[in-house]
This record gives sequence, C-alpha cells and structure tokens, in this order.
Amino acid sequence: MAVPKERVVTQPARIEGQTGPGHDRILTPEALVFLAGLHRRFDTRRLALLAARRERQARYDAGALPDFRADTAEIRSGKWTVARIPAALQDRRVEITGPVERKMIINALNSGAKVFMADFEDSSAPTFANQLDGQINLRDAVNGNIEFTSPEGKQYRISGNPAVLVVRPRGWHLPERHITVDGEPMAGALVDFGLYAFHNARTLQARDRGPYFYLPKMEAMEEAALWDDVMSAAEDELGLPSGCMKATVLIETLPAVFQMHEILHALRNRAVGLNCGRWDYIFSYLKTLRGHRDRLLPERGQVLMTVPFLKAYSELLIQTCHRRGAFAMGGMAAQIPIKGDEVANEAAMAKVRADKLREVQAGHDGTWVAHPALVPVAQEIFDKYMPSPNQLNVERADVKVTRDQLIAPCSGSISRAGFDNNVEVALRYTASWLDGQGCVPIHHLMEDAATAEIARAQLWQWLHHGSVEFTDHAPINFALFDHALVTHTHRLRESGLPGAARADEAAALLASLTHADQLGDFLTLPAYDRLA
Ligand SMILES: CC(=O)SCCNC(=O)CCNC(=O)[C@H](O)C(C)(C)COP(=O)(O)OP(=O)(O)OC[C@H]1O[C@@H](n2cnc3c(N)ncnc32)[C@H](O)[C@@H]1OP(=O)(O)O
Ligand SMILES: O=CC(=O)O
Ligand SMILES: [Mg+2]
Repeated sequence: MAVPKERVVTQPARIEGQTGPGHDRILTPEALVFLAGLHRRFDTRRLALLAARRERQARYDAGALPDFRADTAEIRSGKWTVARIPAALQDRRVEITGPVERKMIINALNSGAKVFMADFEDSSAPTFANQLDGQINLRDAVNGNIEFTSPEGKQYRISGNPAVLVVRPRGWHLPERHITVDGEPMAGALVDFGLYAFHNARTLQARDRGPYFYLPKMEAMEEAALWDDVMSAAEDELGLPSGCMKATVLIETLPAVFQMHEILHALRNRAVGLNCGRWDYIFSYLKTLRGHRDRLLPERGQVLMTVPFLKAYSELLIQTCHRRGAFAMGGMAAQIPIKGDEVANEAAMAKVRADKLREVQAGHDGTWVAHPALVPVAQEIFDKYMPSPNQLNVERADVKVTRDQLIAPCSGSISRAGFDNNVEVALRYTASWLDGQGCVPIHHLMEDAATAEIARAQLWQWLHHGSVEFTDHAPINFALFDHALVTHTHRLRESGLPGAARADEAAALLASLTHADQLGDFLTLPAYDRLA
C-alpha cells in the first residue's frame, strides 16, 4: 500500500526504547523526521541488496567461486579518478580507532593521530544507550565542548590540534529496533549516519573539517551506490554542497575485493580511499567459502597479512586506489601495550612495527592503531618511509593479481591451543558484547566483533567439514568443543572479568551457532536479540 504523501514528508520516526539523560536533544522532532525520510526513501533498496547477498552466497555454497564482474569491465578499464580530496584528509598517516565512549573520544582526539575513526561498528555493542550516548559525545566533540571527569577525579578535555573526526556507522545488515518508521525497525546504518549528519554536518562543513565517514562491510558496488544516494539526499535536505560528505570504504569482504574499482566509481564524487579491514576480510573469506572444503583456514595466529591471499588483497587495493587518485589505507595490528612485562611488551611492539613497515613499503598511505600508545610507534615508521603526506604517486604497476590469488587456499595447521583460544575468545567477546562492551583486551590482543567472528567461524568450519585434524592428528570433534566451552564458561563466570555476568547466555548462543548446520551470517544478529 502506498504511503500518503504528507505522511512521507512529516511523520517522524518513533522511539520504541528507553531513553536516558540528554537523549531528547539527539532524538529531536526534526531529527526524527529526517530519519523517517531516509528510511522511507532507502530502506526497500537496502533490503533488496541484503537479499542479493543471500542469493550470491547460495551460489558460493553450491560450488561457485567469487570473480570479477563481466558487466562492469568498462568501469575497471576506464580512465577516471575520484573527486578532489579535502585538505583535512591529505595526510592520514596514523588513524586511531575506538568506540564512541566519552573518555575514549577525548583521548583519541588528543592522541596525536591525524584521524580518529569513531566507531559505531566492530568495537560497539549497540545498546540503545551506547548509540545515543555516542551521538551526544560526538556532537559535543564537534562543538568543541566535550569534557569528562573520571570517578577518580581526572579531568579530560580537548587540547592542541585534535585528530580529524571520521565516523563509522553500522553496516547495512544491522537493524536498530528501538527506532521504527511505519512499524518497521530502521537500519542501524541509517540511524547512526542520519543522527550524526543531522546534528553535525552543517557545523563541520562551516569549518575546514567536513562530515567524513568510514563505510563498513559492503559486498557490492550497488551497496556503495546506495550510500552515495543516501549522502546526496542528506546533503540536499541539510542544504549542504553536493559531495561534501566524504567516504572511505573498508574493503573487508571477499566479494568486495572483486569490485574495488566499481565501489570507488559508485562513490567517485565523495570517495577518498579504501581501507584494508583485514579482520572482517578474513571472516568474510571463511564465510563466503564456507562450503568449500579445500579452503579451510589454519588457526587465527597463522593467518597473517603475509599469507598469499591477504598479500594479494592488500597489493591490489593499493594499486586500485592509486590508479583512481584515492588513498590506500592499511589496517589494524591486534597487539596492544602489555603493562608490567617489558619483554612481552617489546615483542608486541615489534610485531606492530613489522606490520606498519610492510604497509608503508607496499605503498599504503596510512594505517590504523587501536590504542594511543601505538600512535608514535606507527608514526615513526610512516614518517621515516613516507616523508610526503601520502604516496599516491606509488603506482604499483608491478602488481598483477589474479582471481585465483585472491581466493588461494592458505596452508598451515591447527593446534589444540589454537582451537581452545578460539573457544575462549568467541565466548568472552560475546559475553562482553552482551554486557554492552564492544571491544575488549583478551590475552593482550584487541578483540572486537571482527576478530571474534573469525574465532567463531573457524570453529564452525573445522567442526562441520569432516576429518579435520590437529597437528598431532587427533580428530577435531564436537565433544572437544563442548568440553572447552563448559570449561571456559565456568572460568569466565567465576572470574569477574568483563562479561562474567553474561557467561551462560554467551555460551548458549555460541553453542547453538557452532552446532547449527549452516554458518550463521553474523554473530551480532542473534546476539542483538539478547543485548542488554
Ligand atoms: C577490526 C576493527 O574494526 S579495528 C577497529 C575497532 N577496534 C577498535 O577501535 C579498538 C579500540 N581499542 C580499545 O577499545 C582499547 O584499546 C582496548 C579495549 C583494546 C584496550 O583497552 P584498555 O585495556 O582500557 O587499554 P588501557 O588500559 O591500556 O588504556 C589506557 C588509556 O588509553 C585509553 N585508550 C585505550 N584505547 C583507546 C582508544 N582506541 N582510543 C582512545 N583512548 C584509548 C584508555 O581509555 C585509557 O585512558 P586513561 O588512561 O585516560 O584512563
Ligand atoms: O574493520 C576493520 C576490520 O579489520 O574488520
Ligand atoms: Mg571490520
């Protein structure tokens, strides 16, 4: 049934969840009308694109393999570049990322990094309160009046030359069930983008820093075209110049690596770069090829950026970006500082340095870090090997990456410790997420939704493809999984660690996902139904 015209224009989105202090200044009547407009114009298309993902996946499950598209060959061979990149984004050598928590936003903006990516995605557990508090925090940061006092009395405020703010909304797949339009839940992506744009885009545009976004987890150029149309509509509605909203796209799914030119082309009036979102990319390799017994991955610790299929991906990304005048951003090393153990800390920092050295020497224009203490570590390497603000001039014409290289099987092994670590990480991360915390340190590594997905997907893969063995040739089986899960659940419950209170729920979810006949699309979808 068609929606009456005046309803399309004026009927606001409805709030279905509990709101807290200050949320009314984010969920204003005007903002709710703006959100409703985005939903009515774009949600049908979003749902169709999600259905297209499922159809593609069914073909891969039936034996097909991803490949470059025949219908877009002209885009790949054509001569074109992305639009001029704003001055504020010309030097992105170190970008810090982090959740939209108030203290962390201030710390990240003060960290010395060129860019801060404020994250509503992999590092966020999207409780309604987290998402709305995040919007308040970002609005205050944009307005220059963000402050925080810790329970111990430590004062936080912005000082010096803060990092340029870039916001990552949720991916197209996640719903926001606390905001509905015409009885339907809105897309998390449209809520995060819409509220941030509505409250901040005009303020940002009036300065030398604009409304800038990181776009996650896309699988096809049509999904990028949808973002382009959403941003154009928002620019029109807010009276902003066309193309002022800028986008950096994470290439973090296997299908997307075959459409990098196409994705940049779809967003060519606003694209400033692509980023190697390595953790989701590994997860997507597992998920896309879940039906292919010959492409199992070894344990997480062995799937490094130097293995052939990941090296091919990052080099093709650099070549593609630089051909189009766009930045080729590197990704996240998972190591974080280790306090109280100098030797272990130095070993972790050496791994970060090696990762950043590989990136800068391959031609990346910048990189990501997960913690303020890593900013100088990454910056030292990029300053040394990239004296100019970027290296767009590095063409990487030598790179000749084929389809087979992008989906090459990865050799390696699975140890009992690697298996056990996957159970522990998947459980502890899920429990923390259910408790409202989307990023946690586990055994001195940063764990977020993307890294935990790898752990969960690998367990499923090893258990469901017959006769997968450990290094000592013992078979991997469900009894071992069930036993490890019980052990870690008990340990977590007793530990007082983040997520301890949600250990049993997390274990039940992980057991059902791991025993299910099919690898579930996203851990965060069933987990969202149970989120505090
Ligand atoms: C795959 C991907 O998508 S990667 C992108 C998503 N992931 C991320 O963004 C990771 C962000 N990082 C983090 O959340 C954290 O660094 C964690 C959870 C990994 C570790 O956090 P902690 O154990 O609290 O770190 P630690 O205790 O060493 O923190 C020291 C200080 O640095 C701050 N800090 C740590 N990480 C960050 C960050 N990313 N941004 C801003 N501040 C930070 C802490 O708030 C703390 O501040 P304080 O001294 O003023 O109290
Ligand atoms: O978002 C980044 C990733 O590695 O995943
Ligand atoms: Mg990711």
